[in-house]
Amino acid sequence: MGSESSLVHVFLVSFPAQGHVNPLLRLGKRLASKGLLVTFTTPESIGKQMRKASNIGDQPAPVGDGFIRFEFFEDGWDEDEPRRQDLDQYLPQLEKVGKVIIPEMIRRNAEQGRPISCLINNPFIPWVSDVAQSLGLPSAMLWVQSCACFAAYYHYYHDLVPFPSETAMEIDVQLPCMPLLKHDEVPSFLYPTTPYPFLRRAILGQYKNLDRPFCILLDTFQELEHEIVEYMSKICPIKTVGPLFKNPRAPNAAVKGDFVKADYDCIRWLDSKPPASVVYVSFGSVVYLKQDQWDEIAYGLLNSGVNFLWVMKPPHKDSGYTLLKLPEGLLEKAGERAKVVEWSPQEQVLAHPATACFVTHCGWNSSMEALTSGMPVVAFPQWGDQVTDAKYLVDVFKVGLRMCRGEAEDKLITRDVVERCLREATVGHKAVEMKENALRWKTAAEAAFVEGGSSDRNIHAFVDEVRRRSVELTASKPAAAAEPTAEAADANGKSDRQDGDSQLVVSPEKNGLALHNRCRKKWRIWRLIRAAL
Ligand SMILES: O=c1cc(-c2ccc(O)cc2)oc2cc(O[C@@H]3O[C@H](CO)[C@@H](O)[C@H](O)[C@H]3O)cc(O)c12
Ligand SMILES: O=c1ccn([C@@H]2O[C@H](COP(=O)(O)OP(=O)(O)O)[C@@H](O)[C@H]2O)c(=O)[nH]1
Repeated sequence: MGSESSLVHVFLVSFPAQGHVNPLLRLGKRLASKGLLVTFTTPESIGKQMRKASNIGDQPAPVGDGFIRFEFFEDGWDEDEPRRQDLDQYLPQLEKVGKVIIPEMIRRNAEQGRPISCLINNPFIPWVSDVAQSLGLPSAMLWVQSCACFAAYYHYYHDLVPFPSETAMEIDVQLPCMPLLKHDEVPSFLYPTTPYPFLRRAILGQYKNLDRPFCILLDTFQELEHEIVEYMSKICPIKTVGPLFKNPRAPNAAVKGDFVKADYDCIRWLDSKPPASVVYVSFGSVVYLKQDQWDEIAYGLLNSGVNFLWVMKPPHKDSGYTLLKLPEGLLEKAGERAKVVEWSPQEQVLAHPATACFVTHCGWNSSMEALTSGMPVVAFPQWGDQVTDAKYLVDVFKVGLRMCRGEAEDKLITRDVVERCLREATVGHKAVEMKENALRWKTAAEAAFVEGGSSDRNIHAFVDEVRRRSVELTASKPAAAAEPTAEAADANGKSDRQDGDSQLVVSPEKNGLALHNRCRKKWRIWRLIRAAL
């Protein structure tokens, strides 16, 4: 392991949502473990929560052969600004501030001897690749949903196949290399009637900039989405690098990105339960159900006789949702059979032998975590990619049962249905079959992330490419990272796309690390001279 300042440095910018931070931070740890210096940044509003909940220190944390460190930035709004919950207002604010502040952070890092070689962002903040381009830096993007959803949005954005529209609401959608999607299995932000047009705009925003990143990383694995990965990789420079939450070189659980402190009592509670006897229930970080649906799930759990661990997080104070309550006396009736927490250490819960199945909203992170843990699911999708993920979990990966089709159906799932699903998922031949399939995916996922597996090779190739571009960058333009161009200072990023490579490629030399280190030395000398002048 080199000293922190001699390593190639990548800068990760995350949209401040739990489902975005988790995969990008996990990617950061994978890259660090391969010997890079990684700086992770997101707005301070979330930084504050992460520091409190997740033990994030001021010093770079060693991960495998490299390091990860954190820098948070002010998004220009007061700490308790309610407009953060309104993406149509918050996204433009983030872009305005970020286009000024990110170049400043990059410049400061260069001045402190940590010049940056690559920027990586996740969806909702596509302007990060404009910033990279204006600084003459390469950029990459981590897509945080499945490859199938990436393909669905791609075909929608480019109008390549018919999607449900106002005049034909209920048409099925046939995308290449994918199963036929019923109208309500298409990512729901694309429905003409979606109540979340702001999420459609946010997610599709990335497609306008899709030619900027030199690589699009996906938290999935080749074997899981084989055909569609193959198909899309002919169109876009995608690389599958998942499951990112597994890091064979550095199982360093100390660096985590939880916004809320995970309650480890539930692991001790699981320890006290027999194998495969507990149903784990969680709807992720954003979905919030209605009280009548909550009551039905509660009675379904109670009446089915299973043990259950239920994540009940309070809603964000500005979300407009009211606190969900459990029916009076339900917990007393359930006694030792029930455990409720505000936030769980989900990776550990899914890996625990006492956990039998997972009632999930089918967010992509939760889906990947379940598949990789060999955990059958009961799908309770609500919106967005969740409805497509549910289709795949149930009909393609065959690890789950469907409890509902999504929020658009507007149907109350009654306690009898809940009870029946839970029984089916935990005992009998269907349960056995789903568990066997889930365990097969666990094995396939392990084969992908271990050293030499498909995802590991892709990470490795990506790191090599970042190193190669870093060498070219340092050789061609030592000042590039330190001095943003006028465009960047202008912070509009309105320059037309130029071929990033033509700016960067000067030296045809391909000799990775040694050359890079020579360049680093040159860079340091150059900095000293500049400081002296
Ligand atoms: O701040 C947010 C607010 C909302 C939201 C706000 C008000 C609503 O009535 C519904 C949703 O959704 C969000 C969705 C987000 O990410 C999206 O969340 C889905 C649900 O898990 C994931 O599946 C996707 O991958 C992911 O992009 C991130 C947010 O910060 C928000
Ligand atoms: O009690 C919980 C609930 C969720 N998660 C984590 O939060 C993330 C949720 O992401 P997902 O894509 O599943 O859903 P979202 O929150 O974006 O809707 C996953 O990594 C989960 O492991 C967790 O650690 N504890």
